Amino acid sequence: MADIIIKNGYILTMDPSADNIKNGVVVIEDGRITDVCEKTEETADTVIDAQGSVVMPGFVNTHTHAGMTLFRGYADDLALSDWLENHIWPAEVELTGSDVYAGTRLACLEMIKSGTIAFADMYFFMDEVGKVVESSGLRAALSYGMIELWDEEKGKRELKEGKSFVNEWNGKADGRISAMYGPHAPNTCSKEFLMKVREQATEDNAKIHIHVLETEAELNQMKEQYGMCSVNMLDSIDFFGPDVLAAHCIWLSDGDMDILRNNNVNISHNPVSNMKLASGIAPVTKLLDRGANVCLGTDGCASNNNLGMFEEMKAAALLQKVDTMDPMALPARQVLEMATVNGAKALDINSGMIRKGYNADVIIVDMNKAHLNPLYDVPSHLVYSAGSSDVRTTIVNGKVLMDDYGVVCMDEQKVIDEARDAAADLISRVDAKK
Ligand SMILES: C[C@H]1O[C@@H](n2cnc3c(O)ncnc32)[C@H](O)[C@@H]1O
Ligand SMILES: [Zn+2]
Repeated sequence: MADIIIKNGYILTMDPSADNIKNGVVVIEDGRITDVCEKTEETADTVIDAQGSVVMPGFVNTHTHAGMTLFRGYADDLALSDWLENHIWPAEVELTGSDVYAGTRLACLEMIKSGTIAFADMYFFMDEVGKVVESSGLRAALSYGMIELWDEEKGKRELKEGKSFVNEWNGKADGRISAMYGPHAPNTCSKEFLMKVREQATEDNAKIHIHVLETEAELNQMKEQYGMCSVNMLDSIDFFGPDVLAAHCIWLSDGDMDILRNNNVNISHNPVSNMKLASGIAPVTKLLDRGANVCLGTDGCASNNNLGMFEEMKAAALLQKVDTMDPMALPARQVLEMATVNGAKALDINSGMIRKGYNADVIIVDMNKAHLNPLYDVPSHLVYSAGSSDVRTTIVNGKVLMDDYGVVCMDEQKVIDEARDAAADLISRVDAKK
């Protein structure tokens, strides 16, 4: 007997080797998809009727700072350097572990409700983040954000903290959690520090999550400091590889794109944050045309201001069209791949497709809504018309985390109340320091 059978749904497999099924069945056992077919004789403990819905792989949010939900709407409409240096960093000085715990719980709740099954996080108090991920049921690639600022002693402390997090958390929660090294960016960490991080990550067989060329200011700073851009500097120290997840990658030359592609670097595109902070437009279509693995991320809630991947997909598609002045650029199907298949590849998880043997990381999207009818093309609706609140059911590792709009893995109201209280307390401490 199987654990879960999902029947009567439109199965959007995202599997290049398998067709979608108009009225199909997905069978789940021991956390894995064991069958994807038109009909089954199998029985299961739980049978989900997905009539009028799309059954698809859940989203992979490849760049966020989950605990920053506490700063949602805190410092809007500012340029990145002003936003970060004069507002966010001074506020983050006041953060406690319990703040990050409350903020990350709120983030996980929001992600479960909006169909995200895995996320890559870079933040502080990462043990608290690990605990939240473990209890939430989600998957995550977590990294402690190391900001060295050319201070050798600080660098040693940061690397020690990053390493102890990797050693403690990599592979935890039955493999749902992987731990990465998180050097913040090439303009906040020295070349020498980044070399040490690269060496340590290789030694520990851990991946690396880093911001790269998010702003023109970073590009200029790097040129002044090293006579080359971030990508060339990182390449000169053999930093890149398929184990690197580089967020943003906006200010790239053609040569930089070749370097990223040739080194199989995973690129997390964050269009909403990039538009909000006016950081620029990443050359996504050029990267994809070169065969680079480009996935999608929301960035933190202080620069987005939510964690919804539907909105991110639509923004990605529209932004490339207007940037290239080509309405055919980044079509719906390709954006869906970025949000599912490519994200799973970046985090090295066996998810992102509805395929036999893959992780049972599945969402059910309710299409019986005014804004989703009539329905000619499923990818089109998912990218251009659907929203976070259309997700009915979220399943991760074969466990139902949200069942027909009801979150079952946490007390929704309690999570909201505790995050609101933590945020109010945090901001009053921040204000008292002003
Ligand atoms: C981990 C640190 O990273 C900071 N952060 C959040 N969003 C961004 C961004 O878009 N670019 C650079 N740094 C960012 C976060 O506040 C933490 O300090
Ligand atoms: Zn970021």
